[in-house]
Amino acid sequence: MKHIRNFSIIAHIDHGKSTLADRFIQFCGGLEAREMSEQVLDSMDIEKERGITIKAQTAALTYKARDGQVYNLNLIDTPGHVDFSYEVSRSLAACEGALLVVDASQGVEAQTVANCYTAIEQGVEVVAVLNKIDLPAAEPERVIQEIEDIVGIEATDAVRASAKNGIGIEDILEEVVRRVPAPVGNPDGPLKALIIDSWFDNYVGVIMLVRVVDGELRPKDKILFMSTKAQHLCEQVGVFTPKSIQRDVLRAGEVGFVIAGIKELASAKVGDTVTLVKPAAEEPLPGFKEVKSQVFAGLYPVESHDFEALRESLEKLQLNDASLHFEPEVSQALGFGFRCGFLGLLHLEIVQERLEREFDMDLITTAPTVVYEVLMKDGTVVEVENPSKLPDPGKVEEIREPIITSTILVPQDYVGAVMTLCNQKRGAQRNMQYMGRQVMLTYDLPMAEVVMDFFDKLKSVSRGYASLDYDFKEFRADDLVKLDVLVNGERVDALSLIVHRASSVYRGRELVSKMRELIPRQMFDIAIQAAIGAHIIARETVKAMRKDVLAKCYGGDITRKKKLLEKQKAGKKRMKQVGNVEIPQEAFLAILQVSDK
Ligand SMILES: Nc1nc2c(ncn2[C@@H]2O[C@H](COP(=O)(O)OP(=O)(O)OP(=O)(O)O)[C@@H](O)[C@H]2O)c(=O)[nH]1
Repeated sequence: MKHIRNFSIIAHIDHGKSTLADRFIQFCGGLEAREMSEQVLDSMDIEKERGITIKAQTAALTYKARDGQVYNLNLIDTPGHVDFSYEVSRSLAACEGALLVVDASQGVEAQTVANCYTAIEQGVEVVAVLNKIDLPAAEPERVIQEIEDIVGIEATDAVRASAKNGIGIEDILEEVVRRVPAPVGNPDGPLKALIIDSWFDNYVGVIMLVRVVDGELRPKDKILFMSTKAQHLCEQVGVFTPKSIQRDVLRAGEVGFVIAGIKELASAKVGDTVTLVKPAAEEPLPGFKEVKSQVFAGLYPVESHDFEALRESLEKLQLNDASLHFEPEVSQALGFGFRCGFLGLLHLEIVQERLEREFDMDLITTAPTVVYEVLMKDGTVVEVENPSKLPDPGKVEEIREPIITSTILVPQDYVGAVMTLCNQKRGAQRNMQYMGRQVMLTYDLPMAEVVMDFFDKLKSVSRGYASLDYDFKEFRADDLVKLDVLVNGERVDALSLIVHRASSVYRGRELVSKMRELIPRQMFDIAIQAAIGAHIIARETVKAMRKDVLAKCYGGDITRKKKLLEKQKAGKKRMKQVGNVEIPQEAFLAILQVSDK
């Protein structure tokens, strides 16, 4: 174990994590030069060559250090986005060290800070690296100061590197050997292995990436999952270099893959502990938790006969995404569809895009919502993940909404604008700390406000400089009401939402006026109303189409007219007939476009 180093790379998106990882692999000879495609670890072709699929950027590297010794360096991937912070914490729990890679022309970003704090909390040694030193805009001194101020680690001697030009690569590996501690663990104890990641492969079933903490694991061993008590027969173990290489054994301190004929991803939960049936470990490794969906939305096929196809597509996606949840749901307006649970908005977008691109589904997506806890007058508590299912207000004692604690890092110039935004979103400031040229703001915010459009707004008020990280804090009661939308007098369940009473009238007005713009004229007048209970708070009308509209606008110019009609035809696919009115997809998401007071 003395010669093992387990480490991961913490970097903000685009700061050069993948490029650097590729350099390490190249330097350590994991792949021949001809096998290095643009970015090896993401490449599908290479996956084919390896035989089994590799999801994470994980590589067991052999490095001959300047001290003449040969080291086994395990690079463990960490996902980059806020939605996946639990996975990040599990990857870090499997490491003794982490490289904090910072773009020397950009500086430190909130996401990286959050991950660094997670690493430091877990007792992981954080080693700073300045990347992109080749850029003329690089300001290493300023960025070093920033790292020291914000992250609070020594960075004066940080390696100055260029992953792109291959500068400083060996120096970084030397730092890993020198500063990252070797793993400790009991090689003779009962097996304890942490599942860092798991994914589904069509040929061999579930592949787990594990860090063996104690003991050892061999093919033919009977393994036991400590959270579910499920037992399986270990079929194969090995490492990724990043090619998959079978091994006879994985020992304490090592990182590698395990294949055990498991068919369902849900059986191999990230963070769970794998032990042997005999002898079994007594206690699991700390830190396991079930990940819960944070954001919900309804997904409906535009054509109702595509319902089964949508189910199949969702099932296929779920094979490789245990955090995607879905249940059939019926909407009066949209027909049969699914209520889906996601880790966050990005996750929702990824799923939606994959369904559309890879599975060729035409979908109507309802506005994302969070889950509410409703305390009923009879003392029971129900969870509501679809606003239209909110119980009758007469029976409700209180509605509680999820509150998150968010950490926002922003340059001083934009602090005022960000604070204004947080206040508009019903935020409560918890802390404000000056760190060099940046300010770290901590706010408690209702998650419902954040899932709407907070991230985009934050970026726009800070010209892209602010970055955000968040954690769930608690459910808290507030004065929340259900806002319904009626189209020609009919309540459209898929358009209901839960809002704060103080902003309900304003939101209702904005929403119907936005919808008036988005719903195309039809042969008759369309009334769009917003209501709270029986009380109508806003109304707009989409006037009936006059027969000669087309002729007037495009009189004579037949090609333009054709184009317009074609466009309408293409647009049609994403319309949903509700009663006798056609409503386009955008109208279902209109609430996302309603600006704040
Ligand atoms: N000039 C310069 N560009 C670099 C360097 N390292 C990476 N890049 C470029 O920066 C961009 C982002 O690099 P990636 O390695 O994909 O960054 P990443 O952090 O892995 O990004 P994600 O995969 O999106 O999280 C690419 O266009 C790289 O070519 C460097 O040292 N110098």
